[in-house]
Amino acid sequence: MTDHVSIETTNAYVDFPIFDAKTRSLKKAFLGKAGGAIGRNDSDVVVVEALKDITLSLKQGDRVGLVGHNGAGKSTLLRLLSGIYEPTRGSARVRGRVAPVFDLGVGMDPEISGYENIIIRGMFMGMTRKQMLAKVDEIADFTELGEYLNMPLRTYSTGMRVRVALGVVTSIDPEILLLDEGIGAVDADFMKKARTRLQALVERSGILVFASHSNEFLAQLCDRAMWIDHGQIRMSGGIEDVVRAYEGDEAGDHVAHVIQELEREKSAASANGTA
Ligand SMILES: Nc1ncnc2c1ncn2[C@@H]1O[C@H](COP(=O)(O)OP(=O)(O)OP(=O)(O)O)[C@@H](O)[C@H]1O
Repeated sequence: MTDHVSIETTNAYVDFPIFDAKTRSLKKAFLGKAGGAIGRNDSDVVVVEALKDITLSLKQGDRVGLVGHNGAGKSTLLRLLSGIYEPTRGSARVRGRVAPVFDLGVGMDPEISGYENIIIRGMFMGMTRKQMLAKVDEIADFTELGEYLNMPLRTYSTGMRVRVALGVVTSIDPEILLLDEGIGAVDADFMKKARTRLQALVERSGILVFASHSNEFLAQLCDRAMWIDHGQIRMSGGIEDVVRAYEGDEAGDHVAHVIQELEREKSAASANGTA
């Protein structure tokens, strides 16, 4: 069971020390629109304050979308929640098997075949070789890459690689799914198919945290949102409210419309007995 799954952070900070920064131009800390604040730590080293004072608590069933400007700290937060980054100060405690889905290319080897990469990538995400062997045919079907799967990965286009990675990612059973949207490289037809699979993956997982610039995608996969601004949680709440505050009424109305449509589809599906 997944009842033990949880994420807690308390006053967590993540700083990146930049030892080769041009210090003369950095006398004063500044806050542009994009990016975390630049300051200095106790040893007078220039640091990017990517996350500041993050306190959050997530439990089984939570589906949280992260919104915010470029460099606001969304990816850093996902890495903190996955245990890839330790907090510089404060604490982060994660209970459950984490599947980080950030860089779809990580864990792939260009010199081995698509088939072999499917196995390796799955093992990288915490599956056993045996579990992956049982899934490989179904994943191969999903990618629609046919004979190419016997060829080394270096012969694939970017979109073809993304197909392999998405096939693997959507076949696993994670307790905590941390998803960074970086999956724009596939064609529209394939994306439609991938979204359906991603939705099923999200339904199987215990906790989802999803960073995305697509409000439609957020509304589809999440039921609440956090606005990350200059490394801090500026607002947390329903997706419509958070998007409205972050992007304005037009975007808020659009999200409301998308949610309504999704609910209509869901109730139509259950009336037909297909849900
Ligand atoms: N490895 C690193 N070294 C130094 N600074 C970093 C590093 N990674 C991120 N940062 C800085 O931390 C801040 C937060 O970056 P992050 O990638 O988390 O933002 P983001 O919200 O995911 O942005 P985007 O929407 O553009 O992907 C930025 O100011 C960025 O410059």
